[in-house]
Amino acid sequence: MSAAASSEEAVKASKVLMVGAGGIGCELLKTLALSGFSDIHIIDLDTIEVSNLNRQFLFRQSHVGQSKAKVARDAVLKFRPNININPYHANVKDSHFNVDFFKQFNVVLNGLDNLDARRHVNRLCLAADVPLVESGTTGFLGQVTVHVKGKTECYECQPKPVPKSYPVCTITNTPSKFVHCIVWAKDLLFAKLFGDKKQDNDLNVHSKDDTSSKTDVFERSVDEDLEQYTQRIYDHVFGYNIEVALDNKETWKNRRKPNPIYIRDALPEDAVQQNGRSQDHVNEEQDPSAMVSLGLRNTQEIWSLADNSRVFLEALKLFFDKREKEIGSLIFDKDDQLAVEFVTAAANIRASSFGIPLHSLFEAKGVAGNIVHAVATTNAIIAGLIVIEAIKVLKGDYQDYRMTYCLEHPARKMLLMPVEPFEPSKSCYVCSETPLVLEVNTKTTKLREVIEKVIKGKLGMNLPLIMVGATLVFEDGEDLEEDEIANYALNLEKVLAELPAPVLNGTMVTVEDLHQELKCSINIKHRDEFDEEKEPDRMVLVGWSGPVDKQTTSNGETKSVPSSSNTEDVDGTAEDISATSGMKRKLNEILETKENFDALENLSGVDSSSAQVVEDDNDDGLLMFDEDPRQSKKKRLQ
Ligand SMILES: Nc1ncnc2c1ncn2[C@@H]1O[C@H](COP(=O)(O)OP(=O)(O)OP(=O)(O)O)[C@@H](O)[C@H]1O
Ligand SMILES: [Zn+2]
Repeated sequence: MSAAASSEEAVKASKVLMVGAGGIGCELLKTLALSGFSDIHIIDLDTIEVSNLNRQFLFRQSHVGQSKAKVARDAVLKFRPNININPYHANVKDSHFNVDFFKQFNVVLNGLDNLDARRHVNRLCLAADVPLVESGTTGFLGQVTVHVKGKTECYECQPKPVPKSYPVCTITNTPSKFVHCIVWAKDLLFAKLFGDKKQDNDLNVHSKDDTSSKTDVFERSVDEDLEQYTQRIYDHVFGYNIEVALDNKETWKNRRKPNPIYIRDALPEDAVQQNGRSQDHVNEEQDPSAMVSLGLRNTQEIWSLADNSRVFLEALKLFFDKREKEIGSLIFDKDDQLAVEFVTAAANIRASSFGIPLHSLFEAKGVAGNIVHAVATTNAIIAGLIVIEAIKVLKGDYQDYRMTYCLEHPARKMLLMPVEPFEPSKSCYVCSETPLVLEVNTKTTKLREVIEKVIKGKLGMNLPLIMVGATLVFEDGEDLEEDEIANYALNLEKVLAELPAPVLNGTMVTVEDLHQELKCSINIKHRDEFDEEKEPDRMVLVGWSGPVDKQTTSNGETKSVPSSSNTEDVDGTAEDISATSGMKRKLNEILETKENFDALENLSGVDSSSAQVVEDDNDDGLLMFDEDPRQSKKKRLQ
C-alpha cells in the first residue's frame, strides 16, 4: 500500500490475521472492528474457561467450553454485523497455516501467551514477508513491537530469556526468599511424595540413624496408620532435616540459622487429633480440599504456623485417603486445589523455619504457578497500541514505527515508553541466516540428543531436516517411506562422529524446517569436557543465547538479573524490554521504583536485590508520550 494512503483507506483495504483470542485478543478484535477493519481472520486453539471471563469480555458464562475464536467472532458481529470475521479453532503451528496461508494477509497481529507460538509466527511472517505486530502483557506491564522483514529486527533478533532456575543448594539448604520455599515444596517435596518415584529428586531420603539402609522415609509402609505417617513426614522434613542441616556449622557462619519445627511444637496434641474432624458435613462430591475440611475460607489471609501445619497434615491425608490412585504420577498443577493447599502449607512451614515472611494461599498459588494476575486495562491499552502500529504498517509509514512499552511509573507519571525499532540483527540466525556454533562431544553425543535439546528445544524447529554435506541424516514429517523412517531411527541412536556422514570438529551441519521455511547452518566444535553444573546438557550453542546475565554475589551464588529471567508462560513482557540491549540502562532507570521492581520480580520470580541498577548519568533520550500517542508528541525526560 502506498505511503500516501489515508489511514481509513489502508484499514478498509486490508486483510489481517490475529493470532490468539485471549486477554489481548478480545480487546484487539473489538478495537479492530471499531476502527474500521473489515476482513479479520482469527486463530486460537483454545476453548473458553471460567477463569477467562473476568477480562475476556467477549465471553460469557454460557460460552464456557466453546471455541474462543468462534465466540469472539459472534460477539463482535453483533455490533459490527457487516464485516468479515473468519475464525479458526486451531493451533497456529498446524501445517495448513503455511507460508502461502500467511501471504494472503497485509499484517499479522499476535496476542499470544507463549514463546514457542510467537517464534513460529515470526518465522512464517519472515518467510511470507508479512509484517508482524507482536505484543504481550503481564499485570501492569506490556509491550507492542513491530517486525518488518529487512526494516526492523525480527522477534528473535533479541535473545529470549531462558526459564528461571535456582541453584539446588539454595533450594535444599539455604532458602532466603519465599519463592525458594515454594520451589522446594513443589519441585522437591510434592514431587517426592506424589510424583514419579523414578525421577531424580534432591530431597534427602535416608534418616540419620538408618543411613546404611535403603528405606525411603517418604514411603508409607503397608500397616502404617495414616495419622502417624503424616506426622512422621512433618517431623522429618521440618524438624529432623533442619537439625541435620544445622550440623554443618560452616553454612550458618554468616547466615541466620533455621529453627527445626516438630509437630508437637506447632500444634497442641489434641489439635493434631482433632485435625480435619470439625467439618463432618463436607460434601463427598466436592474435590477433596484441606481448607474445606478445616473450615478455612479466605484464600487471601495468611495462615498462622498452626493453621499451615493443620493444612499440611490434612492435605497429605486427603491425598492418601481420596486420591491414592494418582500417587506416583502426580505433577504439580496450579489448578489442582489440594496440590496448591499442600504446597502453600509446606512452603509456609519452611518459610517459618527460615525466618521468611509467610504468604497467603492466593499469593503462594501465584508464585507456584508463575502467575501474574492479568490486568484488563493493560490488555486494552496494548490492543489499542497494536492497532496504531498496524495502521502505520499498512500505510508504510516505517519511519514512525515504534516499539512501545507500557510501564507503571508513579514518580514520573509515565505510562508509555515508545522507542524506535532496532535494525535487523546481523547475527540473528532467524532473519540473517548467520551460522551458529555448537560445542559438543561428537564422540559421545547422540544425534537424538542434538535434535531434542538443540534443534527442537533451542531453535524451536518442529519438523527438522538435517544435512551433513550432501547427506541427509535425519528428516521428520508425514510423507516418509518406511525404509527412510528405519534409517533415520538408526541414525538417531548414533553418536555424531559415527553418522553415515560423520559430524566432527569443524563439520558444518545444515538444519532446515520446511514448514517454517527456516534454514540455518551450525558449525560443530568438538569439546571433551563440560561443566556438569553450568552446562548440564553437555552442549553449548553459541550465537543462540539463553541470555542469562549473571553476576556473582558475595556468597558465591550465581543469580540472574531481571533482564534475563522469565518463565515460558509469562507473556514475554519485561524480559523483552530489557533484552533489548541498548535499552538496558534506561530500563533500569525506569525500574528504580519499588513497584516496578516488584512487578518484575513477580513476573519472573526473580531476585530483584541482585539486579544491577546502573546510575543513569547522561541524557539517554528516553521518550515519553504526553497524552495521545497518536500525536507522537515526544517529550524528553528530565
Ligand atoms: N499455538 C497457538 N495457536 C493458537 N492459539 C494459541 C496458541 N498458543 C496460545 N494461543 C492462544 O493465545 C491466547 C493467549 O491469551 P491469554 O494470554 O489471555 O491466555 P489465556 O489462556 O486466555 O488466559 P490464562 O492463561 O491467563 O488463563 C489464548 O487464548 C491461547 O489459546
Ligand atoms: Zn532476527
